[in-house]
Amino acid sequence: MTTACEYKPGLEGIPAAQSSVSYIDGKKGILEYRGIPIEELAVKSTFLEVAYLLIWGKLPTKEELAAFETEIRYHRRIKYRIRDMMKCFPETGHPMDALQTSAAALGLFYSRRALDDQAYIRAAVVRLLAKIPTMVAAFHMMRRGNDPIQPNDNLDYSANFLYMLTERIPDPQEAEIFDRCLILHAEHTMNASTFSARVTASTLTDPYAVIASAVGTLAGPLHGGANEEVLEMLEEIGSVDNVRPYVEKCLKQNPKHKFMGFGHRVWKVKDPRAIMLQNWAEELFEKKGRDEYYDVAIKLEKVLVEEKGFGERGIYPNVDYYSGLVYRKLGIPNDLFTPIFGISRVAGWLAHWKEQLEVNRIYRPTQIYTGDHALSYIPMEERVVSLQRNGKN
Ligand SMILES: CC(=O)SCCNC(=O)CCNC(=O)[C@H](O)C(C)(C)COP(=O)(O)OP(=O)(O)OC[C@H]1O[C@@H](n2cnc3c(N)ncnc32)[C@H](O)[C@@H]1OP(=O)(O)O
Ligand SMILES: O=C([O-])CC(=O)C(=O)O
Repeated sequence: MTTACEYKPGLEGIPAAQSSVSYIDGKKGILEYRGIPIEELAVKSTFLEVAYLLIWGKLPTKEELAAFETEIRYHRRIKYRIRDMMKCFPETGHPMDALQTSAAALGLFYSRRALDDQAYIRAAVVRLLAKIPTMVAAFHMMRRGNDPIQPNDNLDYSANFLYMLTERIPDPQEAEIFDRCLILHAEHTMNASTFSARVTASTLTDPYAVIASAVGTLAGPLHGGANEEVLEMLEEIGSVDNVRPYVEKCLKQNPKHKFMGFGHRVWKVKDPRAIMLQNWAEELFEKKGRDEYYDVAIKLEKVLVEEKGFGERGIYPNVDYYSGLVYRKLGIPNDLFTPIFGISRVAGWLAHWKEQLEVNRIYRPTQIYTGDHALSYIPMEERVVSLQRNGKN
């Protein structure tokens, strides 16, 4: 049955699920995972502990966490056939496309769709969290003509990922800051990729398809892909002196120009994650030297928020604005920023996958039809462009 209802572009303000995974108050600057403020988790927890919290809904005991970490360590390696498949990917392809393809390919090896079997669910969670970082690093090495670096069993989750990417054991500060970045990106209520994951999950397909759908959604520049575009924008601006001329040029060409890394459907104050990322960038700069684009980013924020009135309109830096500046200091190339976001958000997607299965009903919204009715079929020889729509004149 169809009923008259108001159409909200982008489903703004429409609840798409009941969820206890995370909570945001976009005016007060609050983000909580399972009720715990993100600021606390970022400094007291680890990414794998947070993944456990999100997916199983409670903080693990010491033994539970140790068992989870061991399982993940054990499953980090990827099958030779997946590596061989990835070797055939074009080296110029974007790592997000490589990630989406390889995440989907895991389903070729592990899919059973035993969605009522808790052991299957746990195995899928472990495999996805364990193998996705390995696949991101492997593609990066292979596109440069090198063999992938095997996971190092002596290293924790984040240190191991940085090692597989750079062939260098990171110092503890680097590994810790990277791990905190993963915590910040792990979950964010009903964002586009999580919605995509839940829609896909609701068909009762396998978890690898769920994650592949979500990766594809995250890749777009309006979502996770913005972190890479921010760096491109800062590089294009080039210097602090060019910030104002750049802003003026963009707004003259298009008064509604979208500056990457600014604005958010939910945050109407500066995203608390952007504040933390900015602090951690500064922490890294103290030891490793300042990034030339950091000052450009600060000036751009000031010009847009204070001088161009973005602040009054609730348009502030989002999570994607400062993350790339942290990753650059860790020696990570721009086009891996979004795959790294994906490595982290897998935790949130899996939590929503599990939650969706617990209360599942297939997603099948409606639409407001705006087309024609009962048109006659026009034979090919009678068609001209102007006749195609109504078939009458
Ligand atoms: C992990 C993440 O996904 S975080 C978001 C990452 N994406 C980006 O950084 C891309 C840039 N930002 C954007 O495109 C948007 O702010 C989005 C996609 C994040 C949110 O989009 P929506 O909630 O649909 O907001 P919408 O695009 O309608 O913007 C509302 C108003 O703010 C303005 N606005 C929003 N973002 C920006 C921006 N980055 N630069 C300039 N103006 C902006 C819009 O022009 C619009 O103005 P109007 O009311 O005068 O028409
Ligand atoms: O919530 C959103 O719309 C975007 C998102 O995933 C985030 O900010 O982390």
